[in-house]
Amino acid sequence: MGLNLRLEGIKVVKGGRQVLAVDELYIAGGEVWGLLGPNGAGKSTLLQVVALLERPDQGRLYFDGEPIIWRRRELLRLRRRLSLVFQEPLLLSTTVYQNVALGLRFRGMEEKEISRRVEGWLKLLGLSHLASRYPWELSGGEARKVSLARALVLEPHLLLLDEPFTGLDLPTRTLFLEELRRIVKERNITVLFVTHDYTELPLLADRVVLLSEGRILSTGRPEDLVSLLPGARSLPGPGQRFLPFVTIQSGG
Ligand SMILES: Nc1ncnc2c1ncn2[C@@H]1O[C@H](COP(=O)(O)OP(=O)(O)OP(=O)(O)O)[C@@H](O)[C@H]1O
Repeated sequence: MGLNLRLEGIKVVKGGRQVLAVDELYIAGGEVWGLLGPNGAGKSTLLQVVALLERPDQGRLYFDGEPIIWRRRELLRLRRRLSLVFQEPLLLSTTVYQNVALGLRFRGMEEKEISRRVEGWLKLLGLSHLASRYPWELSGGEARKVSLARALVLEPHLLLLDEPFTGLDLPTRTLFLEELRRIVKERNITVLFVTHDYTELPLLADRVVLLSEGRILSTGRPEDLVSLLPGARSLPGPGQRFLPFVTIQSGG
């Protein structure tokens, strides 16, 4: 079941400066949200808060309506409901199979169940033929898929992705996004993914949140956000980047 998320009055200060100030954000279970904004907007910080890796200086975060209590034991329990995928695949120097199995081993799962799950996910992501390869024998796109398999094998209720598609060529990225959308929708997984690239949004996201200087400028459907781009009548074409935020009006 997709986890629903609520942020209320979340503030994060770093180096004496407020880098995140989210008054309110609600993400319903099973929805896919894109988090868009320029460098330094606070996207990764927001993701780290939601991943329970960074405690905000102020405000409340709720999982399925329950306020998060920032105690170690509680956090460990709740982190089992989510998976985080970083921009760099960060694979260990072992086979693809072992990389994907690792999280399940940590959870003390039986070997038989581990192999059932790992093989199932490798197959679903078209990675079965790479099971005995090492990370240095993979292309960038394959390594990213392995990283995604490692997150999905844990069967999270919330999937958090920090620019996992950057650097992939356009056809690979398009296929990857479409495949990912099918998988998360079939399993009703809530997703929040960070991107710089506007063209990724219509392929994956139900909703988008625009962040700038730590604040939410707007939220809406990918197609509705086009109206915030002066002069733009349609989504930018493949490879085109989002316009600078200074030209966007807030609200909407
Ligand atoms: N440890 C730190 N100390 C001080 N400031 C920090 C620290 N970490 C991040 N920041 C600042 O916090 C702000 C938000 O950073 P964050 O990484 O969340 O942005 P981002 O939107 O993910 O950026 P990018 O797209 O470049 O990855 C930035 O201005 C950054 O310089």
